[in-house]
Amino acid sequence: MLPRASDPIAAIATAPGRGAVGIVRVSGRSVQAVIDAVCGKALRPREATYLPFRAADGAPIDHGLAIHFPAPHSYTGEDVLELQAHGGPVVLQLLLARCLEAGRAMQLRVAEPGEFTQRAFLNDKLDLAQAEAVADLIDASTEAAARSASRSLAGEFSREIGQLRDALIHLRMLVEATLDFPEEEIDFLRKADAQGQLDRLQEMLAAVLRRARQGALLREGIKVVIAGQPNAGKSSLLNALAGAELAIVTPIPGTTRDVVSQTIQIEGVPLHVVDTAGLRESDDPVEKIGIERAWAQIAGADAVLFLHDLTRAGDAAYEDGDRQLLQQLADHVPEAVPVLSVWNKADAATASVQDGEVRLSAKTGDGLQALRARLLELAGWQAAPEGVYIARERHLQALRRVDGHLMEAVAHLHEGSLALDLLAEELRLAQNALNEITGAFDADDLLGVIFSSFCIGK
Ligand SMILES: Nc1nc2c(c(=O)[nH]1)N(C=O)[C@@H](CNc1ccc(C(=O)N[C@@H](CCC(=O)O)C(=O)O)cc1)CN2
Ligand SMILES: Nc1nc2c(ncn2[C@@H]2O[C@H](COP(=O)(O)OP(=O)(O)OP(=O)(O)O)[C@@H](O)[C@H]2O)c(=O)[nH]1
Ligand SMILES: [Mg+2]
Repeated sequence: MLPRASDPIAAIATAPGRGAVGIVRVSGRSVQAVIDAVCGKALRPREATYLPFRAADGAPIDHGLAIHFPAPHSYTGEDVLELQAHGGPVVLQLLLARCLEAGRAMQLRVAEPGEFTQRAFLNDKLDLAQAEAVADLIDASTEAAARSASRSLAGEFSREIGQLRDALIHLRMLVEATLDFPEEEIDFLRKADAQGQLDRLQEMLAAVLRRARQGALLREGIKVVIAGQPNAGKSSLLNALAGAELAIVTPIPGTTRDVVSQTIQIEGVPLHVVDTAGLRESDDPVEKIGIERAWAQIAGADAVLFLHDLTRAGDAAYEDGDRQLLQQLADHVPEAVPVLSVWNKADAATASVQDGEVRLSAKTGDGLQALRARLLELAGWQAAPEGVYIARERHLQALRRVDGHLMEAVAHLHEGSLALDLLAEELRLAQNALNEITGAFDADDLLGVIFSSFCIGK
């Protein structure tokens, strides 16, 4: 549970550590007492004033800019005071402590993570999808992810959800009205083209779901695990994809023991690439642990790159090892997870590979571009011409539930008059699922989960 949403809160709003400027923010019903004590003079609304921030004994803690955002015209919708000081951790701690002291009479306390944004949500400055976009913008790991988070924050995702909701409400009103005139209901629905309205709703939903899926991909990325026999060049491939010498490469089979991972991006899609120990029977206790870890990584992969050494193609013992590994992989990898065969060391061999397999050289970089394209394809990325907005798994689940209810609704419509109340109920459930996305409902537990994952002071 989140703490009470009415007491005044304060926090350091800028990242921990040293910076040119650091900000302490206070939000509550009135921040006047803190202004009087710390700034020592009246502040003009929404105007930066340079002044000394005073300790209780009048000595300056720092000189900086103070801004008062009188309620409701602030980030949180409450009365907000912002103190922009020099960005040292000790200065900011002193300043925060001074604000808490000055606000003791009104029980000013340190904010929980996400609490400023939670208030913005509670005071209707942002809806839930926008509030989540604030965190996603801060956490974005690529430019494309940041741009799409910014679009969600500006309300583009919410607007499309709103359009779906409007169309749904229109249809619901029609169905509810029909329920009151049982004798003519079917005719009535036919004339109003209920079927056509449902079709259009499903089309709109499919388009939103497509874009949201792309957005979720930009947010989460996918985990790609490189696996294979020792010495195939797994570590070399990780290094080539990352463009840095991250993992140790030697001609000795069994070099890698620890899991080495790096997030790279392809067209803005984050890919978490994981290099693992070569898979083989081993008596070496250290290598055995490495191999166990490799299997654990493989089990959690979104895609597996099964790496082979092309210079050993045709070598019966080697190919036998690969065949056995492929079987083991099938036991560890869920069916939906793609396993892509990649043949490495193409610079040192002439053999060709089968359709659907990738031939490359980690050493020269030949074929890497084709691998990147295949990885994007495996991730399900479609370079979307229209603006993608950031979305979360939570949103996708809600949209899929809407889809399920609409499919039920179509079935009930075909069943005719007996099923009209069931049709009405499915439409109501579909609307509830949509409302969960923008937070037009009150489920405290869900809100707690969402806001508690924010950083402090946000
Ligand atoms: N210094 C500073 N920079 C910041 C923030 C902040 O809190 N402080 N923000 C915090 O995350 C973001 C900006 N978000 C903000 C959102 C709304 C308002 C605001 O004053 N809204 C009023 C007036 C709107 C208007 O004039 O159009 C309102 O909504 O009524 C301020 C900041 C990023 N940069
Ligand atoms: N000619 C050629 N040699 C390569 C290529 N990629 C890797 N090698 C060589 O193959 C050997 C093994 O490379 P690694 O990247 O350490 O192989 P690995 O699969 O990580 O090996 P383990 O960690 O032992 O499982 C090294 O001597 C590399 O220089 C390539 O594309 N071409
Ligand atoms: Mg290695």
